[in-house]
Amino acid sequence: MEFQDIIYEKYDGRAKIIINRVQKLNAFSNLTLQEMIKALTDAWVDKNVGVIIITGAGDRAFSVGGDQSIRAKGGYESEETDSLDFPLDNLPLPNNHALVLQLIRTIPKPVIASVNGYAIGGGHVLHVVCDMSIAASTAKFGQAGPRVGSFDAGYGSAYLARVVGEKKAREIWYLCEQYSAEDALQMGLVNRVVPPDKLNEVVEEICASLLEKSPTALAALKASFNAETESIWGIHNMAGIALNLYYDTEEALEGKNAFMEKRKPDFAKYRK
Ligand SMILES: CC(C)(COP(=O)(O)OP(=O)(O)OC[C@H]1O[C@@H](n2cnc3c(N)ncnc32)[C@H](O)[C@@H]1OP(=O)(O)O)[C@@H](O)C(=O)NCCC(=O)NCCSC(=O)c1cc(O)c2ccccc2c1O
Repeated sequence: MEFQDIIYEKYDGRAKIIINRVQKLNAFSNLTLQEMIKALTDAWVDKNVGVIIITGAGDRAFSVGGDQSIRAKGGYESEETDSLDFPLDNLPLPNNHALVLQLIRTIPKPVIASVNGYAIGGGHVLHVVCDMSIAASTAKFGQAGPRVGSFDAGYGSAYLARVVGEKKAREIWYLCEQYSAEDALQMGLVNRVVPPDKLNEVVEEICASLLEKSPTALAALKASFNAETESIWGIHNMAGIALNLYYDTEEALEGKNAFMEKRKPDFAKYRK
């Protein structure tokens, strides 16, 4: 399979998706997400694959979310994706992001986030919905939405609250601060923190352990863990509609423009 924005590898029972936009700290575009959907679907149906790893290229970032440089009034611009032969190429970015999240949750195989640097915004949500997150000690975690004129009022907030608790989830979203890997471990946001040069090795060991286990037992457990939070998919879809409408507003644009112009946003006039 040929991809432009991701590297997709399969070896020894593993499928590995590497988000490969190093120059943008692995921020994703529509194409990146569509390629991830294609790779995740392939990993789902391939009987040789028992575990999936998601990581970022380079040593600075896992992913920093939506690519702000291609965001305009009305949402994210699409690239030409004909070469991908993809039936969903007209979907807006929040819909593609939602499909990636729901695929990660639905695939009846463990999905491991190997967090090698910044996991920010929609990139943070990607690791939150993975079955396990293993972090380099240099990784940084956080949401950015209210700072840059965006929000994930579905899995990114409601499911995050299940993981770290209501108060912490609200703090993470409202204040848009960054958290260290040790902070993340303490709040139950990641499973393990390891030195950066050991990240790959530890993730490989965890994959080896998972591959020794009964795949049907793992699949049933994953479905069971998902069951209680499955209703969040409904609110996630509603939130996607709200986000697409919000991206059409001057308020949302002020957040994006301020980030790109490296200045503080001025949201004062939008208070209600
Ligand atoms: C990630 C940072 C905290 C890093 O800060 P640092 O100071 O280390 O580095 P710089 O700020 O100088 O960044 C280096 C370089 O990278 C560019 N860059 C960083 N982030 C992005 C980005 N998201 N898109 C494009 N480019 C990015 C930056 O401009 C610099 O370029 P230079 O050319 O100047 O060198 C910090 O960069 C940061 O806070 N980044 C913003 C993160 C962000 O806003 N992410 C998007 C949030 S919204 C989102 O992800 C999102 C997507 C969805 O699809 C959703 C779907 C449904 C619901 C919600 C969604 C959602 O919220």
